[in-house]
Amino acid sequence: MEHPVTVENLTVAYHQKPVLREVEFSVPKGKLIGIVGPNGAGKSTLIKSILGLIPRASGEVQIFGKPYKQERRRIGYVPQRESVDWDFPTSALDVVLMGRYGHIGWFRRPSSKDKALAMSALEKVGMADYADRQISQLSGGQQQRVFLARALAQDAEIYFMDEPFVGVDAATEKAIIALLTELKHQGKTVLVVHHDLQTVTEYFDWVLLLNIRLIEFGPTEEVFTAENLQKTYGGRLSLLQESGNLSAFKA
Ligand SMILES: Nc1ncnc2c1ncn2[C@@H]1O[C@H](COP(=O)(O)OP(=O)(O)OP(=O)(O)O)[C@@H](O)[C@H]1O
Repeated sequence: MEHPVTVENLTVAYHQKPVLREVEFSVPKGKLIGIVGPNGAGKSTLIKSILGLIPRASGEVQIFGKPYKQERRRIGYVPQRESVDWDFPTSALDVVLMGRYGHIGWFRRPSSKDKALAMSALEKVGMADYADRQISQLSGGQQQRVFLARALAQDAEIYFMDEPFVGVDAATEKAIIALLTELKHQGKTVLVVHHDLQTVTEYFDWVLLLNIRLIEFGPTEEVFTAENLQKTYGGRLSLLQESGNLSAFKA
């Protein structure tokens, strides 16, 4: 089987303190995968280290069996909303066009085809009317949609999304999950950092449970069990149960 992402023995440390330890997994193609674990489990760190945005203490990452640098164009990334400088003076359309630079090169002007692709991506996320608006003047949920449009315009084969549902309303969340499902049906592989345990079984085919170490990785119906959640969240699980975040979960 073809593996879009393979991670071997990955350890990442900040100031000598490991925040990911000996993580190993191999992602199957064409799945929608949830990355789940408590705050500070290393979920964002996992994505950033796969993308080479932060250094690894040890480990190997392969994209379709090759080093990341050779295959980076095949990857789309939607970062956490808080990590982006929204004051940067640029329009929504320009942000989406940045997704095309892997195809057109940084120093060439985007063609009318690139612009049409960018506009159609904005249309898909319901943001075509805001194409000329400065991104600083969009709401949080609208900004999130523009970033999603950028990833769509990139036409990647693997997508990493860091909490795409934070700060969006219920209708937008459903629209985003419908888009991600469409990408999956096109044979693309989508990995999503996700916090709402109630929707995990509904949204994701596979789940990666993480708490510094990889707890489990596999099909949701096999992996998303009470026992594995206990291993992942430890004492915090009872808090989640009390808050109702696990009410939909069948043990
Ligand atoms: N730039 C940094 N410098 C030092 N420590 C960091 C840095 N970024 C993250 N950390 C630490 O690394 C650990 C993992 O952080 P990370 O953001 O990957 O967790 P997460 O699972 O994505 O958390 P959350 O669910 O809260 O977003 C945390 O303990 C965090 O405090």
